[in-house]
Amino acid sequence: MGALAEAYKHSLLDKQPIPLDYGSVRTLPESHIWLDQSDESPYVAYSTSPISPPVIDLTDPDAPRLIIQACETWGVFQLIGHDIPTKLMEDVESEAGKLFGLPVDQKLKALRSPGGGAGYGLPHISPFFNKCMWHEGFTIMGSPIDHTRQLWPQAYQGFCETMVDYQNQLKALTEQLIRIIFKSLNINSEEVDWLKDSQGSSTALQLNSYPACPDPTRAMGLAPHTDTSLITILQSKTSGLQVFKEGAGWILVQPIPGALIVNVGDFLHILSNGVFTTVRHRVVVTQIQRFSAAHFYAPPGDVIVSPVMSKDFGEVPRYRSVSVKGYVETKGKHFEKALSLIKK
Ligand SMILES: C=C1C[C@]23C[C@H]1CC[C@H]2[C@@]12CCC[C@@](C)(C(=O)O1)[C@H]2[C@@H]3C(=O)O
Ligand SMILES: O=C(O)CCC(=O)C(=O)O
Ligand SMILES: [Fe+2]
Repeated sequence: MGALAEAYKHSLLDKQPIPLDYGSVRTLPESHIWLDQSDESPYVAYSTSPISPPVIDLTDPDAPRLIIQACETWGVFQLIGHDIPTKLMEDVESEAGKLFGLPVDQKLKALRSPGGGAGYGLPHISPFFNKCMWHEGFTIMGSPIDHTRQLWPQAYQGFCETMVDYQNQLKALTEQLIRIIFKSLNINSEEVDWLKDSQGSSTALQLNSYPACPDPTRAMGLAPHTDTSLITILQSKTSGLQVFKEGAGWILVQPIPGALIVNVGDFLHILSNGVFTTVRHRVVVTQIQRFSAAHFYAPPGDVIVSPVMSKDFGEVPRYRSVSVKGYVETKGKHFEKALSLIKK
């Protein structure tokens, strides 16, 4: 759990709206219509894009080099050859489906409390936008038991076992990727206490549901953002995620069956002195419901993140050193401006 539990705690609490009863809505309400604002229009890139983020096989001996290259050029890649069992990935999706399939009043029993990190609700970044997203989410930080029990008195055990297993396995996979990446940054993983004993690291598992939408071209599934993480690992069987690529615009990511989508978050961007891209991304919706599960990983709250200095990453720091806790707080207050606020 850790520092991420504090994310967006200070964002305008009283403006946090509650998810709609999507099943009963036949036309898109005014509150959910996102005006076509130039490149912010969700539908510029509905179709398959001519270019797409790289696909990397973790068992390829060349994987480390390809990962570094992808972190620089795209900030996102699809990972195959990982050892997360297909069955577990499928179970996560079907358990998420069961949760979001519950009647609304039941889901509202697990509503995130104002300023709370975990539970059911709209995206944490909602207060920064004047329109609502076509979305419902369930955030797990630490043990999911308390919230799940409120929501599902009889059948929470299977859900919890699946999610805890997935959290543990994704945490281990994230740490494997961090070790690979740290090598290229000339950081000796053996000397990084929080990686050796990852107890204090902050993780969160975010289950996302984008309900079937009656008017997809005017709705927004998840507004553009960068992740408040070192690394995020996402699974989804279907497309909807778009990543912003400088010079190319919004690119739709077409998920490869069994692959995980890995993206660089703000902390890795800072650590790499801005060389690795913290990729801006958003989600478009369709007439079919879509699920995804995102696993966020950040160092413990009191860790100081400073840009590494080297020939490859630059000899002048582009960012000030920040504590994980401090940056999470800045992001929660200033959202998209957070990175520029810590620029040197
Ligand atoms: C650990 C995290 C990271 C959070 C906040 C907190 C829990 C849930 C994450 C998300 C998930 C949905 C998009 C996002 C932008 C949101 O609204 O909530 C993410 C945010 C971030 O990456 O900043
Ligand atoms: O649903 C997706 O594909 C992306 C979700 C996402 O960006 C997030 O949870 O931070
Ligand atoms: Fe994200």
